[in-house]
Amino acid sequence: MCRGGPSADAGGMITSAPPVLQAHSLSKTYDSAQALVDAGLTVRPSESVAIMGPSGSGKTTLMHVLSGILPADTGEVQFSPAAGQAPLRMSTMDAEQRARLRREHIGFVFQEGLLLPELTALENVAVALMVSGTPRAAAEQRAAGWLAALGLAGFEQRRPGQLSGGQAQRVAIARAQVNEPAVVFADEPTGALDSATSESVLDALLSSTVSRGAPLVMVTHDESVAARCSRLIRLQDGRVVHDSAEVAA
Ligand SMILES: Nc1ncnc2c1ncn2[C@@H]1O[C@H](COP(=O)(O)OP(=O)(O)OP(=O)(O)O)[C@@H](O)[C@H]1O
Repeated sequence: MCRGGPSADAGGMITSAPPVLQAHSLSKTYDSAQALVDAGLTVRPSESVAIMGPSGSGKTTLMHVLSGILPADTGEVQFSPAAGQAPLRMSTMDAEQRARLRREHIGFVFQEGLLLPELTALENVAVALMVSGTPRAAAEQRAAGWLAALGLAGFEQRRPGQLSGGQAQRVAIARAQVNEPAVVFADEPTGALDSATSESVLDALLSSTVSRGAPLVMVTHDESVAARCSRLIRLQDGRVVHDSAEVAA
């Protein structure tokens, strides 16, 4: 189901809460490739936004610019880590400030979980808190809570090589959520999984993000994955050519 307009909160209530992300006039050129052209997007709490488009249309670049991995050439991304706080303008931040912002307020899930192979599932999740200064014992306690919430109680001491693809991706989701980031970005999070596993991993990703009020912004090539999101954005040649929220407004 694609719902447009104001986002629905965890209880399905319609809200017009202030945006978490507000981006406008974004452009990005690599050498001669124009990856983004005057792109913009506003993302509100509890939305799940699917970004689709042909290969090379700029999906990954848009996600990287929205999350501060890459600076835009022009335009602005305003990010509100907490309700009521003045938005931060990414164009005013240097690479180190953007990296800190990502560490503290943004979660990522990639197609391949990118877990550290020598660490246990518990350590892989806890490390996301420890890099921001949380002591190990407290970090591991919270990590264990997130693993249990994602159906992985009993798997804490396994290393990634001892987990199935779906279990490893749940660990990656727990790692992305453990510091309760203001927004979660996912790049083809189920792209490497079979369809049944993909469905349950997607359930876990959607419920663990949207139920705590954070938006999920997800790049996908899969229409059935996009159909589970509350909103669909389509890119073509670096431009946003369709936004289901605008169509519905
Ligand atoms: N690091 C880079 N250096 C040069 N060109 C790049 C770089 N990254 C992306 N591009 C180019 O920018 C354009 C957009 O790429 P991007 O990866 O954002 O598209 P995409 O929609 O995510 O593609 P795909 O679905 O294939 O992953 C493409 O023309 C691509 O070749």
